[in-house]
Amino acid sequence: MGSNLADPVQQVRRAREALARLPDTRLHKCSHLYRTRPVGGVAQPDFINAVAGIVTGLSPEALFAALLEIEARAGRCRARETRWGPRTLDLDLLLFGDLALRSGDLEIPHPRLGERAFVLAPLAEVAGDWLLPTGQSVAAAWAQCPDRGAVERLVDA
Ligand SMILES: Nc1ncnc2c1ncn2[C@@H]1O[C@H](COP(=O)(O)OP(=O)(O)OP(=O)(O)O)[C@@H](O)[C@H]1O
Ligand SMILES: Nc1nc2c(c(=O)[nH]1)N=C(CO)CN2
Repeated sequence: MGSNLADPVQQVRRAREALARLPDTRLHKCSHLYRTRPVGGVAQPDFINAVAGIVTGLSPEALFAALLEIEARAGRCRARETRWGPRTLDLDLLLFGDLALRSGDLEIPHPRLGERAFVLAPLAEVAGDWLLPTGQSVAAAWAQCPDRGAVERLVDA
């Protein structure tokens, strides 16, 4: 989950609640919230990022459609956006068990998952043992991440 517009902490908290309300789905484990420096070369406010681990009976496609719906309800308008620009709410589907999938507009694991401190820090809390395509665990990738200074864990969020 990521947000850097319109009260980002609240956006992420509300997104977490929306995930918990999805049909046939429960929250398993949530990371802390992190304040993170923007990645991608666009001048914009810091982001709030977090990762939620869920248990769901939904298919990957149905879950992805539900994520897009939650983004839209948060006021996100994809048509007005620039790549790697500011977002009211961005919900990426990082992992789905051990599934590897590439179909149309959905790729799992998320292709840029292992490169990003703003993903690795919260993901290490939820799925530290998960092995990246490189064979390295998420926890190890986070421990060796050159951008550790770009993310700050918020204490009570
Ligand atoms: N696992 C995934 N989770 C989220 N989006 C995905 C995934 N796989 C493919 N996509 C596609 O990526 C496209 C860009 O999504 P989005 O606008 O959220 O990207 P972004 O946040 O700017 O950049 P990034 O994809 O690098 O996080 C979407 O059209 C979406 O269909
Ligand atoms: N730190 C951080 N940077 C970003 C993020 C994000 O969630 N966190 N999302 C982006 C949208 O593509 C672009 N840059």
